[in-house]
Amino acid sequence: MLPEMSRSYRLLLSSLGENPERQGLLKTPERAAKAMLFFTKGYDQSLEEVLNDAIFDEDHDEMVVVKDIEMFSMCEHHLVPFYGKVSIGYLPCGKILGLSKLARIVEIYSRRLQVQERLTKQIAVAVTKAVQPAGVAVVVEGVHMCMVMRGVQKINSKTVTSTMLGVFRDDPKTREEFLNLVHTK
Ligand SMILES: Nc1nc2c(ncn2[C@@H]2O[C@H](COP(=O)(O)OP(=O)(O)OP(=O)(O)O)[C@@H](O)[C@H]2O)c(=O)[nH]1
Ligand SMILES: [Zn+2]
Repeated sequence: MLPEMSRSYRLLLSSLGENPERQGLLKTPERAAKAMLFFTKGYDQSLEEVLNDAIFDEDHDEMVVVKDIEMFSMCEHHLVPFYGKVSIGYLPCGKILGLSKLARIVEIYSRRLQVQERLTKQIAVAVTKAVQPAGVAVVVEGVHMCMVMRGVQKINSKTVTSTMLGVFRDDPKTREEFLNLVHTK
């Protein structure tokens, strides 16, 4: 993939009117291709391999929340970054997940071309698949460079999306508890 992508970036440099042969740009196509492959490395990861069996039987039926997980993704409409933070809560039902795996799930789905709504849902569905909890809640707060550096140029705008599944959808008290935990500093 790297050689083909490098050739594309070389063409892009020429299209910009740049000289891809000048010293500073000689290695840029390959560097840019490597960077793009890093930004989209989630395509090569599967939920199963990332979970690595870090699922434990545990009789814990209180909410688990990991909040403010940093996220960097790529807007599929403009191929520019959006970034922010993700908070995940779930109510275990006999099984708990290794804590780092919640952040790894964020990596799988953020490191690819995305829209924030789909990212939010995919994270929630993955946690459901992993531990079949009584419910999952995901809140994503994102800054979209396509709205900051170009387009409407609203530098302070933030986009908030959420997915609530199971008890978080059905029971307002559970949802409220999660949102309170997410919003306390
Ligand atoms: N729903 C959603 N929209 C997004 C996301 N990222 C970017 N967009 C929007 O995708 C839309 C694409 O709209 P178009 O009118 O086709 O493209 P555009 O002319 O570049 O739009 P502007 O950004 O308004 O200049 C824009 O409204 C973007 O704000 C996202 O994660 N979710
Ligand atoms: Zn965009």
